[in-house]
Amino acid sequence: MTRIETDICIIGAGSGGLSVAAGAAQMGAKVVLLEGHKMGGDCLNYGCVPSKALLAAGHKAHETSVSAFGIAGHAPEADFAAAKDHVQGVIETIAPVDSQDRFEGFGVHVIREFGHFISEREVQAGDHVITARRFVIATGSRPFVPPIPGLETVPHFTNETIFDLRARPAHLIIIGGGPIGMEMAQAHRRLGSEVTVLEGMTALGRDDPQAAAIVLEKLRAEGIGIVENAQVSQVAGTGSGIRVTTEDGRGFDGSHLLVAVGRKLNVDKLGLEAGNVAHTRRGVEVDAGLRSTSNRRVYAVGDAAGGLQFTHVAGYHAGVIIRPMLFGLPAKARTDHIPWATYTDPELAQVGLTEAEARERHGDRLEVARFPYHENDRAIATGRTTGFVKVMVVKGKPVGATIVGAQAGELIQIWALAIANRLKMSAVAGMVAPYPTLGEINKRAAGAYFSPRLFENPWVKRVVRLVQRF
Ligand SMILES: Cc1cc2nc3c(=O)[nH]c(=O)nc-3n(C[C@H](O)[C@H](O)[C@H](O)COP(=O)(O)OP(=O)(O)OC[C@H]3O[C@@H](n4cnc5c(N)ncnc54)[C@H](O)[C@@H]3O)c2cc1C
Ligand SMILES: NC(=O)c1ccc[n+]([C@@H]2O[C@H](COP(=O)([O-])OP(=O)(O)OC[C@H]3O[C@@H](n4cnc5c(N)ncnc54)[C@H](O)[C@@H]3O)[C@@H](O)[C@H]2O)c1
Repeated sequence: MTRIETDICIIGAGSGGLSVAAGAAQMGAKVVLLEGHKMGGDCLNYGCVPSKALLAAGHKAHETSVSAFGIAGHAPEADFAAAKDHVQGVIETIAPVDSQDRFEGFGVHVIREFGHFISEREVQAGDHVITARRFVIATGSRPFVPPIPGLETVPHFTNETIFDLRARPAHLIIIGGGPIGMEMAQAHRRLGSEVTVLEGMTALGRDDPQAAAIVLEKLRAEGIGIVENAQVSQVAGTGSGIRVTTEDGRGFDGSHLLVAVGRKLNVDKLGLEAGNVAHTRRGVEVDAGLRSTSNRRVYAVGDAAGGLQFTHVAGYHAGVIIRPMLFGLPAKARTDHIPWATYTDPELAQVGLTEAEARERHGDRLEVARFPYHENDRAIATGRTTGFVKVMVVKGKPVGATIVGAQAGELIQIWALAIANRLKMSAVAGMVAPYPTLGEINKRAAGAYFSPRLFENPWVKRVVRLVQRF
């Protein structure tokens, strides 16, 4: 057994752990980084990166098939295995950024073993016992596979295996209509599969319903079957495929099955009892600074911290904990300014409060400013007129924004900036945006907030009439 003493021991080399390691080591801390599986974690290997790469292949197929602007579309010859080569190629291109070599170059001691606490200040990983001043739990999550009768005997995919499938599924049934289910549904449909999504409640149910409805309408128009209120209660193999049955007795037949019903946090095999780290099924119990409430040497970041499950959140968490760990400065994690996007076509993006949340929290003080894509000149010129932006405003400041439409994930960023820095609507309205860009949609939404104040205000008219006399 080798004993190692270090300043910081990070468990997990995914989005969160790597961000902590890179920052801490480059600022002079001694860092040990444990990774039991693949460097880069979920995002690089089974999550964001492969899903966006597969969506890009689907997008190309779709664009090829559409007739527009005087250019005739034609049926694409989609080579499914080649699309998967593209997915692997993208992973391999990005992988060096997350690699053991790169982190060793920063001076990080990388150990390729799973770690678990053996005491409040010791973690064991293979033959190593690491004693550290501080520990960071960055162990992420894995697909939750629910105990649906039959599922244990019927072959099925999760996000950890679907990207290895090289033969196009004839009919993919997806259990779960969250972001994973919807992104994978559109990618597969556009690459030539029949797709049925079975959602127990409401598809894209965490998002604004008006915005989600626009995405669902487009997906259905592309031929994806989306069945809501369809809680799957049984799965069985048929001679040639699978049959999925819902609680109300409806049956759905397909050739392949993808389970996308949420995540299970990787905290169960961490020896958290031995480490005196309080936790629940929802993650490590942390205070506002992401520090364990029971063992003050321990921090948690990313999915393991039990909040929003996004790569940029894991990266943000890393920045939050580096302040106290390296400089002894206080820091608190905010959630009100965190954006997210679902990369279907059209994209769906949110930051801060949805309209319903803002109404509940702020009541009559809430004003909602809107602007539709179909009044934006660039959207008209490029045929991307579906969608809208709406901004939830309280006392002149945005508290949330929803965008559905082309490049919503890019367009939401200005509202993320505004909310993070508590800017007023006037900051966005006063910005000069290049013409013609989709980004003008945001400026026009801010303008829509001020329009009634300027154009329907009798005082403004009186002042203008008065000034005109001189
Ligand atoms: C299909 C899919 C698509 C997604 N798309 C997006 C997207 O577009 N945008 C976005 O922001 N987010 C997306 N996400 C979410 C994103 O991938 C996660 O939120 C993010 O990866 C979380 O980072 P993390 O560092 O907490 O965990 P992870 O990236 O999961 O990393 C945890 C690492 O810890 C390792 N580990 C676990 N236990 C131990 C142990 N005991 N010892 C040592 N190592 C251990 C694991 O092997 C893993 O490498 C997607 C997720 C999925 C599944
Ligand atoms: N673009 C992105 O940023 C992106 C993309 C994919 C995933 N993610 C992250 O990964 C997380 C997990 O995504 P997800 O889609 O797996 O989970 P999710 O929890 O968002 O959605 C799962 C859906 O499955 C449904 N469900 C559960 N059990 C069911 C059953 N038996 N039958 C039918 N439906 C059932 C739920 O009602 C829910 O709507 C997301 O919350 C998100 O944080 C992000």
